[in-house]
Amino acid sequence: MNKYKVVITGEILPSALAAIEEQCEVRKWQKTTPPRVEELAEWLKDAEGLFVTGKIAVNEALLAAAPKVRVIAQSSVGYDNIDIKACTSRKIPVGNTPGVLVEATADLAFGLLLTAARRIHEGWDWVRAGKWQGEQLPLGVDLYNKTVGIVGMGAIGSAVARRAQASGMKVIYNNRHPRPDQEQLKAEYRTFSELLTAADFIVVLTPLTPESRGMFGAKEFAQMKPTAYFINAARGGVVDTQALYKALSDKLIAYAALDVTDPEPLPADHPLLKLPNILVVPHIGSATTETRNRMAMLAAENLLLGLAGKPLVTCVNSEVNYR
Ligand SMILES: NC(=O)C1=CN([C@@H]2O[C@H](COP(=O)(O)OP(=O)(O)OC[C@H]3O[C@@H](n4cnc5c(N)ncnc54)[C@H](OP(=O)(O)O)[C@@H]3O)[C@@H](O)[C@H]2O)C=CC1
Ligand SMILES: O=CC(=O)O
Repeated sequence: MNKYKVVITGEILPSALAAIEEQCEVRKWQKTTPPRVEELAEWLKDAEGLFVTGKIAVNEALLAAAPKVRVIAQSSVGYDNIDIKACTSRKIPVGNTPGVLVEATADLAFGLLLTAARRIHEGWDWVRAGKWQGEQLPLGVDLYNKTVGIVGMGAIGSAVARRAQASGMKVIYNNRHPRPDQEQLKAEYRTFSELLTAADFIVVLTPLTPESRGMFGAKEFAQMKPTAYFINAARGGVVDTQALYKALSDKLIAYAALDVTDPEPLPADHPLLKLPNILVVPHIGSATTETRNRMAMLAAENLLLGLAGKPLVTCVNSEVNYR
């Protein structure tokens, strides 16, 4: 049997790689830094399928170098790194991994909120520094009876809402449109501006789009309560990093907890990391063994279906999900 030619440009779990290798001849980028198009040009020339991660830009230049590609599979739900219009115009279906990472990412987003509010990470640093006896760790704040404002009340946002409600919090949210099931969610819709002024905790879970890019800037931080906690588990690009730095250093808001940053990764000497009122983790929203396995297997399934000319299980550009 002739094997499909596939290029893999990022990390992939062994289980998914094995499933792909049964049917495909695989060329895998081994370096930890993402490749440039020129570096891959020779491989892309013959590739029929592409398995990518969010770290690589799938743009006109890359697609032009890969004229035989007929499916792109990515092991993440967000696909802001991919020029979907360019893929659609070439009739290339793009697979992502919605659903399977919802609970893990919600755990991490709510975990950031709780850790920041209760200073858990600072307490651990304190203990390790031998300060337990002597100095007083700054007090945290309650979650109970506080209001959490979720910007991007989709699959993950709703899962965060459930966790917040279990902690006795009131939930308000903003989407571009109110949800028809908001009564069931026990969450009240607010305009973006109303949410910014009313929330004690703001959790961001929107996709990164031209509309949401930079939606949290100086004006938005100025509208928040000086006691507000800002949690971003969406994409770094929804926030103006300079404005966040200023809001935290000028104490316009109390605290930030970030799973995602712009730039990403943040250089170790970045000014944001020198602030006392911030917690940053390295984009680990979906990083559990079970979840990453489900994501990798779904992405592998999408890749193999696309290569066989069948519709993908989860496809971003459904208008070309046929053959
Ligand atoms: N940190 C991590 O590791 C992870 C991060 N993510 C990020 O989380 C995002 C959300 O994932 P998921 O919940 O599965 O996606 P969903 O599509 O289920 O939810 C996204 C929500 O955002 C809302 N939304 C879209 N644009 C805007 C906007 N401009 N302003 C306000 N709300 C908006 C949508 O509602 P409406 O259309 O009505 O506006 C929708 O309810 C992903 O796109 C990804 O970027 C996801 C997984 C892991
Ligand atoms: O950031 C992760 C994703 O799945 O999107």
